[in-house]
Amino acid sequence: MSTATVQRGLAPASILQGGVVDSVQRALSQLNAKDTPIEKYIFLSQLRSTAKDTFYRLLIDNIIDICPYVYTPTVGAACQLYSNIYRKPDALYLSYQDRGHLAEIMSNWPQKDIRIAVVSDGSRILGLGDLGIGGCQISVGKLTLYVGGAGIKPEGTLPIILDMGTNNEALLNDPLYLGLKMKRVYDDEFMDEFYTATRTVFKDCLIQFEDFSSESAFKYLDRYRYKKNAVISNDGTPYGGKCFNDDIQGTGAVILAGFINAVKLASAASGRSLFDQRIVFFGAGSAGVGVAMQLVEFFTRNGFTLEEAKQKFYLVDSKGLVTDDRGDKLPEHKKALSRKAGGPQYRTLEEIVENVRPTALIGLSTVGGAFNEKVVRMMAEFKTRPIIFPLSNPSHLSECTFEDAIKWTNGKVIFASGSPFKAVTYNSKTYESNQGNNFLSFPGIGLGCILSKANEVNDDMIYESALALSESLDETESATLLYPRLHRIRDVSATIATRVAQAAAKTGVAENEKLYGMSTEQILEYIKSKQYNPSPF
Ligand SMILES: NC(=O)C1=CN([C@@H]2O[C@H](COP(=O)(O)OP(=O)(O)OC[C@H]3O[C@@H](n4cnc5c(N)ncnc54)[C@H](O)[C@@H]3O)[C@@H](O)[C@H]2O)C=CC1
Ligand SMILES: CC(=O)C(=O)O
Ligand SMILES: [Mg+2]
Repeated sequence: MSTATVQRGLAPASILQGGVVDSVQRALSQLNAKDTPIEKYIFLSQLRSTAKDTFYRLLIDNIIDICPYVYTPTVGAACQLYSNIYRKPDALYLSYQDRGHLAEIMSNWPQKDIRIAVVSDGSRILGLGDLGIGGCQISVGKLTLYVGGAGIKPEGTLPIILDMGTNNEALLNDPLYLGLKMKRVYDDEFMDEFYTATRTVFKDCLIQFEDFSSESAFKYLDRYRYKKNAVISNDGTPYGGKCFNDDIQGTGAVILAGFINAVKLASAASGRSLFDQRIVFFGAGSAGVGVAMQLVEFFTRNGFTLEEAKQKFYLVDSKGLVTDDRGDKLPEHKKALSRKAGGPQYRTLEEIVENVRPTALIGLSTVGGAFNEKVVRMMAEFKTRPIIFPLSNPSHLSECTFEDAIKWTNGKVIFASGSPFKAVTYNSKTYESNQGNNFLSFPGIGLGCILSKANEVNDDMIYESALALSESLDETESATLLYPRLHRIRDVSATIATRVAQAAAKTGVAENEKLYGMSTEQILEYIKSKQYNPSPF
């Protein structure tokens, strides 16, 4: 009996005989028929779980249009509504009540050859705060982009949510909330158990930490990132390395890439150089400090001493300019870039912009609209081409919109936002926006780590990923944009992955012996040959 005969009755004949075009076009038309972003999100989630090749073909071929429905801004609403829109599990759920048994539970997961896990504890989801286990949709969304944007095989990805309770009162009082109804616990032993269990059960797995509240984000990155700091598991095996924090390092890389290109554009207009930069960071959490530290590294690798580099940075948090003598106890992550005692104690952003006259204003504050008309107009008054990056997510928390930034600067702004904004036409000229989001960097970082079998994700690898991204613009992009257009993300991710793999080899952390004798072109070709390329039906 032929295969076609066997399959008869399982689907209409046109599907059995049909090609890629049919299933993808049908899915696209169904998607377009959904009215609201959250309905589109639900539709796409179901498509991913029932017809994965169709879903990923659809995503890859329409990434600019579909990304906002699987990622920011819609994923934010999906995390908030998770317990209401829940259909079936799509992430590994590890509860605090299951401590002592995490490895056993992980071994129940049907896929065994996991290469990348994205884990969140739900404590700081985008700029939306503590969303408890709703945060699992962030892990799912990031991995969807790993598959669509880097070509990692879906079977090798694992979204994880750690349920350590929640401090979100609305969730605790919601009868539909699916997570543990208890106040959040902060427990290093539980995290150690999670980390060692993952290392034990999924030996080749890279762990990406995502959307942990700042103190935990810095603490656990520091605790697990290096092999030399290894945690000792119950059987005495040291497990360290093979992890990175996306909000600190992925964001650092993507914004460094955008900053390098922004300074080029600004310098072409004003003649100012790196030397003239003064950068205000509005928001000093994991993302703000992560990006600032990555930029500091750029300055120190380009001829500045650490002290000279630090002088260029002004961190601002909810209490104003971060200084050594402000009168409050600074958390560890703010200390490195806190301004020295004896200087001015500015409280408001207006005051800071007026007095510092920054070349660049970077928002990672979660405060929508904070870059108001007065602030943005001042930036344009002081600088020929002000660099303004409102990077908070999702869209309604962006520190300003693209349209306002263009209008208030008369088109002079060099702009990047965390969530997408459409092109704007102003005074008969159309301006294309830039999305400065770590989704341009983490897929390439992860792919490079996986294929080089890196046992650590070190600073050189992250730094090289930023340079690779900044150099990846083609001639149609580099005159006006800061980043490559999104439809090229798979190629760009392969290029980033190549540089990451080379940095891993150079620093001796790549365990894939093959890489050591290969040229750049050969590594790129090898990486591209490994990319998942879905062909439904
Ligand atoms: N574009 C991108 O790729 C990324 C964007 N983000 C976004 O960045 C934002 C911040 O993330 P985290 O740093 O992890 O959060 P966080 O909560 O650790 O930090 C927020 C910071 O903003 C400050 N802040 C809050 N209200 C303020 C106010 N009224 N005035 C001045 N400062 C204020 C806080 O003091 C804190 O320093 C989130 O919206 C997140 O979605 C985060 C990672 C990547
Ligand atoms: C993009 C991202 O990682 C965030 O907003 O947290
Ligand atoms: Mg994040």
